[in-house]
Amino acid sequence: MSSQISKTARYIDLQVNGYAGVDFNADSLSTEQIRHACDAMRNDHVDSCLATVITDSLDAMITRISRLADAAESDSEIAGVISGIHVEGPFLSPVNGYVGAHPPTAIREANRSDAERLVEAGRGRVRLLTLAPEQDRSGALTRWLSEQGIIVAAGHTNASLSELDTAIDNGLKMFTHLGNACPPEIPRHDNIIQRVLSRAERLSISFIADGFHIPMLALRNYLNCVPDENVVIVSDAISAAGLGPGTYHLAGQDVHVDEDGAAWAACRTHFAGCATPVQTMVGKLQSELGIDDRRIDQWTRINPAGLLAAC
Ligand SMILES: CC(=O)N[C@@H]1[C@@H](O)[C@H](O)[C@@H](COP(=O)(O)O)O[C@@H]1O
Repeated sequence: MSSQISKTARYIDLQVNGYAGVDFNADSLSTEQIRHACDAMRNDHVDSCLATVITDSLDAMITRISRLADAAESDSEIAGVISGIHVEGPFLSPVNGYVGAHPPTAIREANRSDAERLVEAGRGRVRLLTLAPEQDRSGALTRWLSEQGIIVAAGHTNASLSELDTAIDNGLKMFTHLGNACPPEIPRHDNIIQRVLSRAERLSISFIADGFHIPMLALRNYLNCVPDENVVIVSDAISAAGLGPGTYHLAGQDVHVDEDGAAWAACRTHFAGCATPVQTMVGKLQSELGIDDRRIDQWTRINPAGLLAAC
């Protein structure tokens, strides 16, 4: 197992909420700050990413999406790293545990007019949207978004198998950070993790491989259930990424990064993003799970690139 590729490898990260002290979901965010986050990502081998806007009031989400689009339009260095925007919400499950770190009061049932406003704010840069299929039971919004060339992912969801299948039939391509955003105590057999794994041939599935969101032994089992061509590693990085323990911010929430590097919401019942850069995740996949360079490259670059290219 060579660690050489880690020094030269380049990554594509489909879920980045912030980086190096910069929160992409902050109320005030300058182009210089966004450029600083992009420089730091490039130094950490991330060639391109989808800047991620999480659930908030629709107006706040629109302002944040539009600001990221402005920054990418006006600055080619930013556009070189932020190749698009991932909108995570607001059409998620409001149920405790599934909603994760997203504010339940801002959750909405999927609807075309809100989605159009979010997509328009990005001026062609919204490339991925995560929703809960049970909020889009007919699959109509999933179909419309897919027709716009937007990758639709399920996430923060307790979709039934038939809701998942309806979504897949309407263009669902991906599942966002499997193993997280579900309650710690779920039915042992019929649960969202098992349902999604049963569809692993038909969906790309992202995992946060920091060792906190999913213990490495469970991650190994999940990875064994998903074809290599459908595994995607995401960081779900927040402003704390690459920095040490301390208190950081995510969309107005305080996030506490502990001595080990896990990023906790203030209530300590769930994580609120991740402080671990992709290259550190790669080190863990290599040293703790023995994953070889070819598979790492497929999961961190080839597969995310393929998803972006196909839509
Ligand atoms: C940017 C952000 O806030 N991300 C968090 C993620 O870190 C957490 O894993 C999930 C649910 O939390 P849980 O899996 O820790 O219960 O909610 C959010 O998506």
